[in-house]
Amino acid sequence: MSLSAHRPGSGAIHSLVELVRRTLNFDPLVIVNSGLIVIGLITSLRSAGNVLYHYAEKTCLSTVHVRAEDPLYEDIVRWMNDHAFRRHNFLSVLAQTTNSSDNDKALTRSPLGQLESDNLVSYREVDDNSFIELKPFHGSRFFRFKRTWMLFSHAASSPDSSTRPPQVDSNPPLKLQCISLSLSPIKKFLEEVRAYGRKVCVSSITVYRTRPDSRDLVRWSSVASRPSRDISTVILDKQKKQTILRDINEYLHPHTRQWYANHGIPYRRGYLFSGPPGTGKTSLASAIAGVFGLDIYVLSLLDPSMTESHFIRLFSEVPTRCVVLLEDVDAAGLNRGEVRPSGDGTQPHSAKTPSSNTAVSLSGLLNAIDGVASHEGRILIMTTNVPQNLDRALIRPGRVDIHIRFELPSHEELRDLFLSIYSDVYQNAVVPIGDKKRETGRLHDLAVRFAGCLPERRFSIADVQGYLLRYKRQPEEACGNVRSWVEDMEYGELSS
Ligand SMILES: Nc1ncnc2c1ncn2[C@@H]1O[C@H](COP(=O)(O)OP(=O)(O)OP(=O)(O)O)[C@@H](O)[C@H]1O
Repeated sequence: MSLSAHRPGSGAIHSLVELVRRTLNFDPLVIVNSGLIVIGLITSLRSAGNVLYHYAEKTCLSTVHVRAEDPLYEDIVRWMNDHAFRRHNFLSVLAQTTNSSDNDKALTRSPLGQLESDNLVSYREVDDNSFIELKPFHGSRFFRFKRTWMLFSHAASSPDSSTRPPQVDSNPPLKLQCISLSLSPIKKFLEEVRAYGRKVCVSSITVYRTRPDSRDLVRWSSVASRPSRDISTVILDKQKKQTILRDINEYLHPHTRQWYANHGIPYRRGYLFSGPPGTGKTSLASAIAGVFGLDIYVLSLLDPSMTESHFIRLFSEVPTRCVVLLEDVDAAGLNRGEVRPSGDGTQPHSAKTPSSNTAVSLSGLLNAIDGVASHEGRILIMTTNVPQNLDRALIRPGRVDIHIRFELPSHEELRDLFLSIYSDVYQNAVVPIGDKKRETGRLHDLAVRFAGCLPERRFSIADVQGYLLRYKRQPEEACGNVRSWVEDMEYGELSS
């Protein structure tokens, strides 16, 4: 019995090889063998390259990693797109639809902008005008910065990135490398990148919110970079506005930081904005961020994915200078009833009660605000609709230094709102200067009449703004119909 194995199909291969040899007059095995040698060579060169790269990385390559949630990340991507990637021709890129505000400006200049609001317009064509950006997204690129060659690497987040597109929602970290025994070339590069980012975004603020990443870890993520809100558009008693602006201005001054250090006081400042919904608490926080050129980090205790340890970590991750907006602190269930004084009576503890809809306890919140991990230099703004429900420990000086009470608007504030909404109605009209003055005077009279038709301290600014938005360009109609709106609102309240 023969022991030689006879593999099925080997006879067919043999006959095929014979056929090719006879008809084409050359041996196909030579090509197959050469191909195998080339593949082997490439594989060994690649693994030799990898070994060399890892060796160089340990000995003479300086490397910096930047996490996706760090503000530097956006700055680097922006800089790379505007400088290093401009001259390259990439074949694999990320396509991104950008709805820039410039586009909207262009729209108002176009014939569409002239149309009366009664005409119906299909926006399919208009949307097509939003421009498409093609951005290099992942991969490694060499670029030159001040005579130093650097390597920018941006891995795709999915493991088999060759077959699946990169997951844009969970950006992996960036890596910057250069041949140097010190980190200073990359440091200089990062400084340049940050300065560039500041120059480009001088009149806009970036809003960061929390978002769970692919591993369910809650992280900061920039949700919008938008033009900052002009503080003059926030309607609030002049004195209150001045008080908070002056206080923050003084706090941010470098001398003040030194003063705090000299006196051994933690360099922190907290503000509480309280008042009914829709009275401008969030609007003022975002306008303050704009005035002082700070980014804004918004935290909500009601975020279902927020745990106490996430909350404390997120607090410690904000940059030194920024506005941290902690919204609706009352809704966290952190009221007096839930607080148990500790043994020494100094540090209160709160238990999570069944009514509490957050995983963050009062002691966790206090810990985040002024624990060792909490950054000095940031501005904390807490907002609440029911300040009387807040625990004393949360609002004691050092945690809340200034309390701004927002109220439902007075006649004067309603008049200011009307003027602010219609300020540009006559400005764009082509009329002689004398007529313009007359129109402005008329607008002022209308504003006074409008405010007089509304009861004081009855509706929120958000309510009244909602009504005025029905008449964006018709101040007369807004004024004429306001009484019936008030009746509807009051009747609605009575019947509900
Ligand atoms: N004082 C105000 N000045 C200018 N606009 C205001 C003011 N109050 C409210 N608005 C407008 O009403 C809307 C809601 O305002 P905002 O979110 O600032 O209110 P809020 O007090 O933070 O409300 P909430 O307590 O519900 O969070 C926004 O569109 C804002 O422009």
